[in-house]
Amino acid sequence: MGRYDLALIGFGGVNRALAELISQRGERLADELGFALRVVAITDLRAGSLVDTDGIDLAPLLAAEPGELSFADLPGGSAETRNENVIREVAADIVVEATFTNPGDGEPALSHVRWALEAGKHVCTTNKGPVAVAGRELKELAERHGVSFEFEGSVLSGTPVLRTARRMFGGLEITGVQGIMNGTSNYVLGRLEEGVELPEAIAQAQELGYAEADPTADIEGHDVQLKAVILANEVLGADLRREDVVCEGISQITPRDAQDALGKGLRWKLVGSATRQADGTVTARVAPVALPAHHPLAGISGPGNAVSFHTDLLGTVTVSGPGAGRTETAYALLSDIIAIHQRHHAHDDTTPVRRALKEAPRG
Ligand SMILES: NC(=O)c1ccc[n+]([C@@H]2O[C@H](COP(=O)([O-])OP(=O)(O)OC[C@H]3O[C@@H](n4cnc5c(N)ncnc54)[C@H](O)[C@@H]3O)[C@@H](O)[C@H]2O)c1
Ligand SMILES: N[C@@H](CCO)C(=O)O
Repeated sequence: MGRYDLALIGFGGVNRALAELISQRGERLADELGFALRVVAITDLRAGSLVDTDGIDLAPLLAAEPGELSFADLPGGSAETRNENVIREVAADIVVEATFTNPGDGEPALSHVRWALEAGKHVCTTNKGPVAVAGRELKELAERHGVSFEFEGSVLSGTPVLRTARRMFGGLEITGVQGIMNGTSNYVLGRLEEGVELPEAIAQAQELGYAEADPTADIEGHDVQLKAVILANEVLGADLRREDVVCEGISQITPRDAQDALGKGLRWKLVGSATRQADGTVTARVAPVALPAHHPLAGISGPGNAVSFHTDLLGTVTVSGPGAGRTETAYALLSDIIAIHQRHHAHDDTTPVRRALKEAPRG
C-alpha cells in the first residue's frame, strides 16, 4: 500500500482537525482509499516547528490545548517556525497549507505554496489568499514541476463546489454563479433574525470556529469577495482580481432590519455572484440582498452555504452544504489528497474498488 508523507504548515483549527482525522481514522481511511497518511513535519507561528521523518506521534500534540502547544522541547522540535527550510528540505510528498488568509498580497501563504511547488511537492490548501491572488501562476508552476495544486476548501470548505464544476459540468455552458459563500455572516444574519446583537453573534461564530482570524473579512464581505474571484476565474474562465469585485458587507444590518424583513417573508443574505455578460466579459459583486422565501438560497441557514450554477442545458443547479467549520474544512484537504492520488496514481491497482473491478468476472 502506498503512503503520503505530509508537511502541515499552520497548526490551527483546520490542520489540527486534519491531524485528528489521520490519528483517529487513519487505518479505516487507508483500507478504503488504498493509501496511508503520515505527518512528518508541522510548522506554526506560535508553536514553532517539528520534524520527524519516521512520522510524528500526533496524539500528544492533539491532547495539548492549542494555545499552550510548543514544539521547542520535543525531539526534532524548534521554537522557530522555519517555514522555508521545512517546506523545501523535509522529504514530504504533500505540503498542506492552512495559515491565515491575507486578502491583500496572499502572503506569507503565497510564498509557502511557491516554495513547495518549486521543490516538486504537491500542495493542498484551504487558504483563499494564494488562490485569489495568484491562482493561474501557481497552477502553471505546479504543471511545470509535474505536481498538483489543489484548493477545494478555499470555497465552501468541504462542500465540493470547484471539483463539481470542473468534473461534472463538461459540455455545459455556465453563464453565472451566485451563492451564499460565508458561514460566519450567514450564521450572524440568522442570529440577528433572533434578536441577537451583531457583536455577540460574531463572538459566537468565532467560538464555533467559523470566523476568520479577523472577522471583519467575514462581516464586510472581503472573504466572499475572494471566493467570488476564485469562482469567476475557475468556473467562468475569467481573470479577475479582488479590486474588480464590488463589495458591500452586512455590518449595517440590525436585528430590527432582519426581523422586519422576516415579517415580510424576506431573508437578508450576503450574496456573492459572478456573471458572464453579453460581450463575454465576467463581472462579479458581493452585496446583502433581501431574498424572497421561494429563492433557492433563502432557506440556507446557520453556517450552511450554497452555490447556484446557471447553465444553458440544465438551468440552475445548486450545491449546498457546510461553508465553514474545522472538521468540514479538514475534509476538503482530505478530498484534495484523494484527488492528488487519483491524478498521479490512477493506474495503481491498490484500492479495494479498483481491485474488485479488476477481479470481477466480465461478460
Ligand atoms: N475554519 C474554517 O471554517 C475555514 C474554512 C475554509 C477555509 N479556511 C481557511 O483555512 C485557513 C486556516 O483556517 P483555521 O481556521 O485553521 O485558522 P486558525 O487561525 O485556527 O489557524 C491558522 C494557524 O496558522 C498559524 N500561522 C499563521 N501564520 C503562520 C506562518 N507564517 N507560519 C506558520 N503558521 C502560521 C497560526 O499560528 C494558526 O495556528 C485560513 O486561511 C482560513 O481562511 C478556514
Ligand atoms: N470564515 C469563513 C471560513 C470559510 O472560508 C466563513 O465563515 O465562511
